[in-house]
Amino acid sequence: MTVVLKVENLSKHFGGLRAVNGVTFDVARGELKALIGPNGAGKSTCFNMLMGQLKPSAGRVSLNGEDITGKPPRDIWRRGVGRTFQITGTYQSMTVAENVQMALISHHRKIFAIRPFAHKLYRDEALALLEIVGMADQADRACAILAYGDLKRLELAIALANNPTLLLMDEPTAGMAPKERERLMQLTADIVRDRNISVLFTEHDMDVVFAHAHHIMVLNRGELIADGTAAEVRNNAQVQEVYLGGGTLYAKEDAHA
Ligand SMILES: Nc1ncnc2c1ncn2[C@@H]1O[C@H](COP(=O)(O)OP(=O)(O)OP(=O)(O)O)[C@@H](O)[C@H]1O
Repeated sequence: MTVVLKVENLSKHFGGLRAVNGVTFDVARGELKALIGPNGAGKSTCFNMLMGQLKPSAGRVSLNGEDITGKPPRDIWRRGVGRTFQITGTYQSMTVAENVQMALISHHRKIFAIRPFAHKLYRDEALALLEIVGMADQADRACAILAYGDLKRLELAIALANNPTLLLMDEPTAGMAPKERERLMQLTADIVRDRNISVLFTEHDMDVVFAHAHHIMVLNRGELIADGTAAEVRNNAQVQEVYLGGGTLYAKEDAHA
């Protein structure tokens, strides 16, 4: 197992509040790992530290063996960490392909070069990425008229334009209908497998988590209380207590038990 992301004793305190408290975990190459927990558990704070938006109070984050703790977001992004957000950040006035081309231009550091010709740059590469997410047939549509599920798939293509080794996805299926959720997560799982990248995602929909995550971590009040397979997490007494006051976390069979 090759460790891509190593998190050691990571903490973030806001005054007296321990939003994230001594969290330690790994993400391996080719792993699709979920970070779950009740509202306010510390998931976004954790993500924000991994991506450089927040400086940790203590602890260390390493990417492929290199210490990236407290580095600015751009440096972390340059090292191959991508992120998708709960709210999509596409340019509405551009077409689907142009949005991906802009991301490719930025990845190849040509952002200030020959701007008038930008619409021609990396068009084929953009179409190849859109093919992966099933959006090639919508390449020339304006983003403003896309359905929400299509926007999320476009966002995935934009994140892939940076050729990430690790992708952080913050509630990727929020606001989607169940069928669309399943489609997006299956697509994500296929990308993880085909490109051998790692994905760490937060998610409130337990169907999505238990059906697709290889491993699941549970945060509660800033502390990691479980890190294991779906079966291990489901049978963890502390997790059951947190989620359902002692009931069963998830009854259906899952894909990775
Ligand atoms: N900038 C901040 N200043 C003070 N407190 C904060 C700040 N950001 C987050 N918190 C607090 O830290 C705790 C963890 O919040 P966080 O947003 O990380 O949780 P979460 O697990 O992502 O929740 P949700 O599932 O609702 O998005 C909460 O009590 C929150 O109020």
